[in-house]
Amino acid sequence: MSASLSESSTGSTGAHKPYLKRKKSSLGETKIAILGYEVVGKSALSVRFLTKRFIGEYDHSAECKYKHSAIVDGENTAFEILDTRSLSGDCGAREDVLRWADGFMLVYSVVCRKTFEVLRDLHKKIEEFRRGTTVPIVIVGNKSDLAHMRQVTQEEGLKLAAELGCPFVELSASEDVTKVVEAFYTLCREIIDYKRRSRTFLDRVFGAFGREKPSS
Ligand SMILES: Nc1nc2c(ncn2[C@@H]2O[C@H](COP(=O)(O)OP(=O)(O)OP(=O)(O)O)[C@@H](O)[C@H]2O)c(=O)[nH]1
Repeated sequence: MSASLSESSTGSTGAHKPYLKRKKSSLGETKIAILGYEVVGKSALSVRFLTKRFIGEYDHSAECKYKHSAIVDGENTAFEILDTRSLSGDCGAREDVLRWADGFMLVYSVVCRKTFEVLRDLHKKIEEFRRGTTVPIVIVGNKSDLAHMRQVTQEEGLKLAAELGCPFVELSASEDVTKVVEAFYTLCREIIDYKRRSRTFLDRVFGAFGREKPSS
């Protein structure tokens, strides 16, 4: 398993210019954007997955893109992970991000109800942008270690995820690396399934036209 933190490209800190190009990824490549309100733990989750460490404080001024490779279900998988920065409550959902990613991790903090409440609109924005297609998404409730400050119950998280048709993981980036890995792998599996289904569909629709007729 290897992680590269060197490729942390950043958009400008102020107004973000679109800098992410949509390039179709292969089955073994997985492009994940981490979206969510300010301070929910987006950076903590990415860094925990990449390095297995919880650092505590992160640079909030920059958006970072990381590369990482791991074996998921026996297959070598190249992850690209975009740790977005939420500006003016946009949860990092800029157009270039929505176009670029294969799948999205929608993160809220269980100690802040507002961060949970924005997720329904965020989900709608993604689906509308991707023209009503089912986009691979995982919902993550972070900071479960802060039980005494909890404002969102696990049942509420499960209910929202069921309503939106997404897998759900509640975890603590600071205390549970296994669940953090599980959340990323779950999204990776959703993305691979989605790509396989799209290919099968395209094969059915266009396959016959693409094939040469056998010569008689
Ligand atoms: N107790 C606890 N604190 C956490 C956890 N995850 C993140 N934090 C803390 O929450 C704060 C925000 O974490 P970040 O990872 O910077 O959050 P972010 O969503 O990337 O923040 P922005 O980039 O500003 O939107 C930091 O002080 C982290 O140490 C967690 O699981 N438990």
